[in-house]
Amino acid sequence: MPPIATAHVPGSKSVTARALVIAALAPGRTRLIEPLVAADTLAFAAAVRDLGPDVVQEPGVWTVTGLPDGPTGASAGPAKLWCHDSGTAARFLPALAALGHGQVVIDASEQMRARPMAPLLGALRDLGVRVRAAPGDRLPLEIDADGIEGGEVRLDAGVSSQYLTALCLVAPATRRGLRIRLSDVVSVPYVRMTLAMMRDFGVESSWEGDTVVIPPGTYTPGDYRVEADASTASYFFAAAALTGDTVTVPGLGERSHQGDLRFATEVLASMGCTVRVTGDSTTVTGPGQLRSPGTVVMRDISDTMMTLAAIAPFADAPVRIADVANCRVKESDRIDAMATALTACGITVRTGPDWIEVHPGEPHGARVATRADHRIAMSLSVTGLRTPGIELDDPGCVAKTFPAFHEEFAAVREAWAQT
Ligand SMILES: O=C(O)C1=C[C@@H](OP(=O)(O)O)[C@@H](O)[C@H](O)C1
Ligand SMILES: C=C(OP(=O)(O)O)C(=O)O
Repeated sequence: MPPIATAHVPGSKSVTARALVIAALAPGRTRLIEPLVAADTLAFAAAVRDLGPDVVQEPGVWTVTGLPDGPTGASAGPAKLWCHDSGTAARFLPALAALGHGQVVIDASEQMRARPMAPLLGALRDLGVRVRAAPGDRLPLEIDADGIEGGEVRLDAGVSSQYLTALCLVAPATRRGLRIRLSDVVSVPYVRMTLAMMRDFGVESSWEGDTVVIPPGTYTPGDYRVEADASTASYFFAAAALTGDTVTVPGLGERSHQGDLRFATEVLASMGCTVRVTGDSTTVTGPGQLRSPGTVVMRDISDTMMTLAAIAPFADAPVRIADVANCRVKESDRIDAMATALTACGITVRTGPDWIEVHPGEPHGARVATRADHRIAMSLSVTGLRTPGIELDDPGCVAKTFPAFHEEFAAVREAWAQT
């Protein structure tokens, strides 16, 4: 029996963010059970509160009281919203703010100010929303909110699905609903998550071909349990894959809305791991020797590109990760960040505009640059399991989505050592 550890992974960032927007628009009280408490979602919750809805944060439960005058009453007033480093906040909040009335200023960290917003702002303008933004249509921005009439709008979500999710979440609260015509879209499972969560709160939609249709409607408030974060879980699953041990993540099971669970069920399984998903948990056991999966197309699950790159040196042949162009415009240029860090550890890495190829090798220790990107830090921590001397320049950047990451990672290692 291989050593077994349980990893306590916090709530999904993406589910928490969507639930906050939905709850803000649902007339009445919504309780989010086990939401993610981390820099991104704390900033998000504070911004929602700044727009009017009440958000009370207690351990394990956030209670949101939606706007009493219903979904069209997101009364903004002169408000200043701060998104910190969060793409979900920076993309979802302009749409939410536009439903209200009055002036709203939205800003974020330097890192987030550098990330693209233009397709979303263009779509909002096409819908009649008055938005002024910094050069290049970046943050900070200013909205003169006066509700959204709705109707048909075109959108290019080829750089980020978050633009599409933003429009979908607010669509029921527009006067005519939205018919969104897509020219491109990435990270499709995140859009499926959005529509599934909208259905969980009583709003139906349709997505056929290039067109998403959402009629006007009202979200039903209620209690909502936030599942464990599948992207965060990927570091613990990858750790088991490297050590040959077993890890179970509770709160992440077969009813998950998160596409990133496919990192375990498809990618790690194809590398020789044993993966078991039950009603409410996922368990991964690593093999003796990791097999290369060859080329993996990660367009749908690109937040786990770095997790795969981090364990790729230990596979039995090169690993090529394809169709991940938008990884270059996230918290960092993630293709370059992983290539630079692994190269510093003596691994051969090749890259292209939308791909990265990692060759087998025995990495050596080095001080590596996280580029203030939580996922680079967490991924390289996994490499460090088999590589003494990997030192992160900024271990604290994990606070974006998992402030206690290093403690939990150490606890899992300890559990394995003791069994
Ligand atoms: O909608 C969401 O919650 C997210 C969508 C994805 O972004 P892109 O659509 O920009 O790839 C993902 O990378 C991000 O961490 C969360
Ligand atoms: C890209 C990410 O986050 P966001 O876009 O929400 O900042 C992430 O968490 O990897």
